[in-house]
Amino acid sequence: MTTPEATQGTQPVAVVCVGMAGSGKTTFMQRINSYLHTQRTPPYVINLDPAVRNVPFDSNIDIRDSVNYKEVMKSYNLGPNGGILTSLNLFATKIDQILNLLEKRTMPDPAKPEAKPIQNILVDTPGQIEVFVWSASGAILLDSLASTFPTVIAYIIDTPRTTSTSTFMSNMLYACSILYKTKLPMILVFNKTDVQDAEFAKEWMTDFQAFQAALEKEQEAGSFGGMEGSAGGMGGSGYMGSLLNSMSLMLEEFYSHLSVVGVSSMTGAGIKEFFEAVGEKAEEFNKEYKPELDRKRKQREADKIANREKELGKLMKDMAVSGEPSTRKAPVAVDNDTLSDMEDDADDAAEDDDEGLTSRYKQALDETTGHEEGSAQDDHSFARYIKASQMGF
Ligand SMILES: Nc1nc2c(ncn2[C@@H]2O[C@H](COP(=O)(O)OP(=O)(O)OP(=O)(O)O)[C@@H](O)[C@H]2O)c(=O)[nH]1
Ligand SMILES: [Mg+2]
Repeated sequence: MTTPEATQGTQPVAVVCVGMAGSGKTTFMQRINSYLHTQRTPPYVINLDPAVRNVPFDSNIDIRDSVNYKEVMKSYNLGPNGGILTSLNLFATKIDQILNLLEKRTMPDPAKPEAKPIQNILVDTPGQIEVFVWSASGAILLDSLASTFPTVIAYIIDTPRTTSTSTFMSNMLYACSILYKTKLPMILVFNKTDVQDAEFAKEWMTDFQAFQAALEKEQEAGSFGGMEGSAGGMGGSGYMGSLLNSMSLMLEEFYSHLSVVGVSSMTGAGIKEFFEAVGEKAEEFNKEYKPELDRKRKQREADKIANREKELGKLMKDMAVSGEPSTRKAPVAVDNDTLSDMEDDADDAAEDDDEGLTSRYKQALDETTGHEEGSAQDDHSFARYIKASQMGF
């Protein structure tokens, strides 16, 4: 088996902890942070939960240092979730600075050859999972991280609360939707194994019969609606059981792409296995996800250029700049010098004007759409938007 250092080499891996409220993300972060310290590979730690009171670990970047969540709620007249979302939006405006910092910290420092560069970046997220996973700023933060480092999602699950087939299935579907949304490699972390062993979950994920048996048992105990259809060869009139059966078949494909580990953030059990999984997923990221991310980024860039050309064409057509001189000149504000130049040599000037105007529009469109690559461009325009809306805050 490999160690975190051996598998990750010099390229740092970003581990983003997401999970339902109270699943143990922060405690897990504390545990993996202290584990890495004992391995003498201290991580770079980022807290993105603006509403947390006490962070039980030293964080290098804390959203609470730059955004005051309570003030945001007051100033914008928001509820708790809106407050978290807005705080995250405001924080996303600083993503460039954060990436710069991260890049600096993860590069070997020639002035200090004895200092090891950072090998792991750990990110804690707000308890309201949807605020992070489904928001524009969450996507920007994740995209930016993933465009710079191999990035792995650690989906933390409250194991003792996932022992019934229905809560288990809900949790799996949620994890599946996050995988679909983030398109990043994912590790399912069954936490709190000191209270409830995670073997049942591993079995349900690998053995369809075992899940069916559990369903049947719950049905018999009266904790579930009846079973219908032939899925389990059982009778009954309810549709829930048959729905769960079909979903578990559908999820088989999803399960095959996941790493699963059982951990206890309390006792530290399973943390070594977690980092082995991180190593595997980081390799997978570089092999499978990165080329896809690069391809998409290039495609976006190409689309943007094509779109710009199209818009430019439309604009020129609308303004009829390449049509008759009389209709062409009307909507364009020109000064007297330009006018007299045009009078000197009408034909030449018409051509020059067309070109000059085209290049001016091109430039204007460039300025509005930006020159930056891929999602970085979105970050900048988003940052400008946030900054503008932040004025006076
Ligand atoms: N027994 C046990 N309790 C745990 C474990 N991990 C976390 N807890 C407890 O679960 C509760 C929630 O833990 P947090 O780490 O605050 O969970 P969180 O996901 O960060 O919560 P939010 O940020 O509010 O969503 C706390 O009372 C922890 O002590 C574990 O491995 N075993
Ligand atoms: Mg937390």
